[in-house]
Amino acid sequence: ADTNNGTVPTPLTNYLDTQYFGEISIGSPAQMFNVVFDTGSANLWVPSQSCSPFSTACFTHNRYDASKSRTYIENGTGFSIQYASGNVRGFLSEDVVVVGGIPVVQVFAEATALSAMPFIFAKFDGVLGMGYPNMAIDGITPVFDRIMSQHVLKEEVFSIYYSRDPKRSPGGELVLGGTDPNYYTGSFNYMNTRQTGKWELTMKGVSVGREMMFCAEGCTAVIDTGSSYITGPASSVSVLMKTIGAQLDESGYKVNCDTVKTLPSVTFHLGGQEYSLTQEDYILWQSQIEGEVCTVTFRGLDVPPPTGPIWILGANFIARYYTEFDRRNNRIGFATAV
Ligand SMILES: CC(C)(C)OC(=O)N[C@@H]1CNC[C@H](C(=O)N(Cc2cccc(Cl)c2Cl)C2CC2)C1
Repeated sequence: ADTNNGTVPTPLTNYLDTQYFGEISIGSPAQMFNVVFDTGSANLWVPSQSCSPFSTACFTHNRYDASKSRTYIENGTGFSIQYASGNVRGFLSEDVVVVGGIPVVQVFAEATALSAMPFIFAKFDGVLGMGYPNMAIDGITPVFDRIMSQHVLKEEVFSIYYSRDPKRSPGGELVLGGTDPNYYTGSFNYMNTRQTGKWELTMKGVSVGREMMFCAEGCTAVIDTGSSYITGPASSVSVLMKTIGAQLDESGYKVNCDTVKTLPSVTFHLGGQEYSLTQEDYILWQSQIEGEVCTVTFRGLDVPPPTGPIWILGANFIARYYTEFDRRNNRIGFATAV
């Protein structure tokens, strides 16, 4: 597809407001994969045809078959990612990857072992990291950097829209090279990234209702399109949960659904602006067999210094605030999503 005026939209699927993924192809003829466009990482990996049949998570997803691609280039270097929630192991290969109609020759990882947790819950096949090159494992040039060096984009930016309503189509949209005015209103507020090389900002505080409760001395906020929720230091999140009367059970914090409408807003103070999430934005309301279950989409996560302590603003934040990631100016822009 020709890049209309240098911007390229890719529709995303919204799975239960917790996983947003879009389609790419690898190889010739094209082998299709659903990937999360993840600003919290910088590598591309997909399950491999040669993954062990015992790896259930691999088996239940689309797998790349090098022997079926005439543009495959062998590499074979080892690859492994240790996530907080699981791990991926495999080897590197090279082939033509097409994102939003733009082809790049890309080094990526074929996953031969995917930990059952959490990947058996993944509706997507793999991950396409949209982070900076210095985050890339094995020093591989990331996909977006390869696209930028083709000079086909109007601007060296990409933007993400995540829908809040699973019934709404598309479930989201990635735009390479610009933004999509159909999905935001008003103007963008921009902030420079805290340090070049990571999609993270300096946050000035987190308030609950009208009370500044956390990060008053300043802290780091990572804008992570690959995380479902918002995470903060475990101690802060547990105080926040106590404040809103949430109980922690094995699958996260829950509140009584009929208290939802009384819950306070949670506000993130970024770059002189206040980004509030109402209970609509941070409560996942599910009708289950045992009745209505209301999950609070915050999680405690302690990231050790020097990286931490950090707050990670994930999908539920991005669904409210349309986000532009600007590689040219090393800044992030937010506008109110519609
Ligand atoms: C240090 C380094 C390894 C680079 O850190 C990262 O890569 N950090 C990644 C940062 N972004 C979120 C990534 C993540 O948690 N998942 C798992 C996941 C997320 C939501 C829902 C599901 Cl089902 C799953 Cl499996 C990948 C899918 C993106 C980890």
